Amino acid sequence: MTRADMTVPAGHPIDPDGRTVLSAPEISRCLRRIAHEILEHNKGATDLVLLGIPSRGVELASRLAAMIAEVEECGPIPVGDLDITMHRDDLRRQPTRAPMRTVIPAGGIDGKVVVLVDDVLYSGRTIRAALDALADLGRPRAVRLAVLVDRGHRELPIRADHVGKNLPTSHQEKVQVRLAGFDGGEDIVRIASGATVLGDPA
Ligand SMILES: O=P(O)(O)OC[C@H]1O[C@H](OP(=O)(O)OP(=O)(O)O)[C@H](O)[C@@H]1O
Ligand SMILES: O=c1cc[nH]c(=O)[nH]1
Repeated sequence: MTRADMTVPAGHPIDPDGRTVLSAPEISRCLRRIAHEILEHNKGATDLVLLGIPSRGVELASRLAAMIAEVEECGPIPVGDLDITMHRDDLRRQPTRAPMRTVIPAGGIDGKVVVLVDDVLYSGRTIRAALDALADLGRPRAVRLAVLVDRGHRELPIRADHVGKNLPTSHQEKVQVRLAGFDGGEDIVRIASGATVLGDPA
């Protein structure tokens, strides 16, 4: 039987090139597992603050916060955005990027358990910048990291506490995360470096 012959359930687009890493339903399942892991590790939702790293980490943090509140049957989990632009170590090498917004929940981050949320973990330099940005804002009791995809190739001693999918990749590839409400479609694909997959994945 070829891939094209297979019956594909609704929500699982046929992927003749085998590039799809996670479909939309699989992304949801990964996030739900991460929400449970965060709760288990933190022994509940007390003192949790989720901070998404723009761009797509913001959407993921907000989804995780909603899932944690639903699972724990508690009030809203504080969630915010952490812009890292001015803390990047490649500011002089990269084309200029406009800073995005940083939004810290009303209760602040002092003494809290901050979970940084991003879509892809690669060199680790974004997370290093995030830790730098965080230090300007307060002193959390602990900082943890949740990512949807860990594609390896770390250049710094940084690891994620919660990972949706560990994906061994080559440097020549790029992992592209698309989130509904942000990109139109929703999936994660691996593509040749420099290429961009446009449009709805379905
Ligand atoms: O571990 P690293 O090597 O730092 O790579 C991971 C970062 O790269 C991507 O962000 P990008 O800078 O492409 O911006 P985007 O989130 O706006 O796509 C991704 O969203 C991560 O934040
Ligand atoms: O493959 C990669 C590397 C960094 N950031 C991404 O979003 N994808």
